Amino acid sequence: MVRAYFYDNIADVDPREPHIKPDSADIPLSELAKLGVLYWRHDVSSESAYLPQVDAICKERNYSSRDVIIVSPDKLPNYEEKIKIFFDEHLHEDEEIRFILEGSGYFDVRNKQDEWIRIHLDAGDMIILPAGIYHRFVSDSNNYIKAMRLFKENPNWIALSRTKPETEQVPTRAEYLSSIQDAA
Ligand SMILES: CSCCC(=O)/C(O)=C/O
Ligand SMILES: [Fe+2]
Repeated sequence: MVRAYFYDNIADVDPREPHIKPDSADIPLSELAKLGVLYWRHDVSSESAYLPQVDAICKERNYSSRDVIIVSPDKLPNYEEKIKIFFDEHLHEDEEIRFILEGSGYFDVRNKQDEWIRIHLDAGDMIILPAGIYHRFVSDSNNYIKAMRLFKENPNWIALSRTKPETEQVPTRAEYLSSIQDAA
């Protein structure tokens, strides 16, 4: 079940640990929605339980293809290289949809104050990170997550690292900031 909270920013602790900021309340889904982060929960007990809902979301948002990724040391080719890319703070020019089929892990997103919000997802959770939001992904201490990824016909979801100054200049970033500006 999803849980969102402020990240404690303690650098010398493994990022796969929970990193819950002490004395801070959990963050409701309504606050995530103000950042453009959308969430659904589906029944993953069988394909027939969730596929109609996934199909409906694909139709509504023009997603034409999908695949499944397993992030675990023994299943993901080039594991070390990939997890570094996932955990490097980045944005995409398309939204990122992930539907967790098995296991669990953390998506961290930046809020308006540029603080990290950590979102813990497990099987049944589906999330959309809007185009232009800075984020990163890391497994939790179980080191296993299986997720469905949904794509538009010509997806543009190259990870643009925040460490590169030009990333801040992509039009998608300005569009994203403007889209969340009025959300109280
Ligand atoms: C559990 S999906 C792996 C992370 C990922 O696909 C991504 O793009 C993170 O930003
Ligand atoms: Fe990403």
